[in-house]
Amino acid sequence: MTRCYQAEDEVPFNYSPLIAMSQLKFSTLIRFIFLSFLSGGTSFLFLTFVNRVIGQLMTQGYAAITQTYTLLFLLIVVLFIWTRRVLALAIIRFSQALFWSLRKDIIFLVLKSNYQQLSHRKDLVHTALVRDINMLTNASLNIIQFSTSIIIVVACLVYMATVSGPLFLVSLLVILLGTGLYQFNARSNNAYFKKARALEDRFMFYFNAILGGFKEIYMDTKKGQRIYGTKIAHIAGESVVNQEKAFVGLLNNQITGQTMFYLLIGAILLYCGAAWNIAPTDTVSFLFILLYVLSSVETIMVLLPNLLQAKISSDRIAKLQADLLSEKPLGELVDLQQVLGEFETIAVRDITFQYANATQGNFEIGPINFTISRGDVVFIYGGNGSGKTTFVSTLLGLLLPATGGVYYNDFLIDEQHGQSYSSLFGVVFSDFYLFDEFYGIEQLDPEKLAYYLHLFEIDDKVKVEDGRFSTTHLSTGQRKRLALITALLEAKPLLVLDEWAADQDPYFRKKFYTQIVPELKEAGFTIIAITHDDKYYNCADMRYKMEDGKLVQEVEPVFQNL
Ligand SMILES: Nc1ncnc2c1ncn2[C@@H]1O[C@H](COP(=O)(O)OP(=O)(O)OP(=O)(O)O)[C@@H](O)[C@H]1O
Repeated sequence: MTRCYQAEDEVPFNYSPLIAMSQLKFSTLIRFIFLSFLSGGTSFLFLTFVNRVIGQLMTQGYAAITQTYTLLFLLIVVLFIWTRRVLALAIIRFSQALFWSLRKDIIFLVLKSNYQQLSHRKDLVHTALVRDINMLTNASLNIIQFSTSIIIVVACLVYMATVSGPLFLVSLLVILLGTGLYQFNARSNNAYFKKARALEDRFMFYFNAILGGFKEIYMDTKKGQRIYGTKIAHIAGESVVNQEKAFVGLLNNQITGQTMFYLLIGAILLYCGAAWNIAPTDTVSFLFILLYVLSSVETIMVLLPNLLQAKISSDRIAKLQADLLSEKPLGELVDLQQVLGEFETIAVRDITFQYANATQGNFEIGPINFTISRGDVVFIYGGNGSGKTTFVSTLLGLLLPATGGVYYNDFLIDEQHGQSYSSLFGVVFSDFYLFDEFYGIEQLDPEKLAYYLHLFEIDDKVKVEDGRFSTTHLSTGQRKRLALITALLEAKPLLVLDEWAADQDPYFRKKFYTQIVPELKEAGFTIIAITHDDKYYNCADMRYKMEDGKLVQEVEPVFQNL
């Protein structure tokens, strides 16, 4: 039924995101430049071929078309098919590599960032994973088409210069004017696209609230309607207006560009040729290439909005990456008990902590002094909002104190050892997450597991199959029992429980305080428990009361009938 669980196919967690990204960029860049030239060159070859044949037809008639032209034509078609295939394959591989590389980057950085860094960036991470990466990947599919079009435009311009100098100069003037206008207008469009991205963040925030609070919304549909009516609908309205402005701006740009082109074509066809005495064959050749340029410019115009949005997404991802990296990196994980000796004491000295959140009244705790020794059972109690969880979070290393320090066996824990220190604790938070597998355990002890499942009276409900719980669809109290069993199997020297017994029935609550806690103490666990169960306060070796951010040791023994 149960078996030793080993992570057999585990990939080492040493993926270095920024190096991987730069390698990806560099190796593909050279290849893409080459492919873009090849692809643009093939299209240009086709254009000059057709132009040459038209020229011959106009001067010599159909007799000019020889077998060499047919062979040349077939060669160009084969070259076209080959370059397109190579190009398509390269794009697909690149975009998929980019997509997964970015996803892995972000997950890696999330796993590497500290709690405080991540806790207020969850929505940003979500939007980056759901929207920005897709935006960037889709744009990467277009990038070669985009660069190929640019190469065609440049090659055509050179060709046009050889056909007719004056016509080329006029065209160049119009193209430069059009590009200038486009750049000028693009700035305001860019601002609209940036705003669209910020609106998307807000949308994601409320969307997550709807999913997270769906039960509450189901119970009272007015809640959902209000979120819809006062938040989602407003964001949608603002977004529609904003996107409309952005896309109308782009459309205006496109229409202006196309109109300028049409005016140029009309001027060349109806006026310039005759006025400047240009041979009709040259005018036709010139216009033919110009029309080709127009189609490439249109491709560029169509792709540009996607690329602009992708640029914003790319900036967002880069900022998120930088934000998650910027704060002090977590040190290497080491076994602190090997480095600083077996756990004897943990002491916090003069620590203070303040939430940097003006809207919440800047709640602060401290200065707090607290010591726990091996084998102690410590209870912390106090009113709601008095700061118990905040204090325990600083003790665990989740929140970094503003002043003071945490000492392990009298060694001050510095940032380098922060994560190694945190991993000394097995924790069941009040808002715990129950993983369906034992991710923190390399070798699962089946006997211990069976024993704990029985001790916590849950062996008739849950089995462990292939290293995972047969189900996690249980009551809250039962799920908490499994979370505690997981923490116990991790065999950390310290156990921290935040209102663990709050969801247990009276019978099991009594069993927990009077049988399980002493047994765990006997087994060598050091326990810190936040509790409101005053009936069982005397089950602790020491009690502390938290009051308005100040921790006071309770010296009077508590006598209660159990
Ligand atoms: N993420 C946060 N950002 C800003 N302020 C916070 C945050 N979490 C908690 N607080 C503030 O800290 C105070 C203490 O919260 P804490 O969770 O430590 O209380 P507690 O004693 O554990 O309460 P309870 O018994 O209800 O669990 C709260 O009143 C709240 O104002």
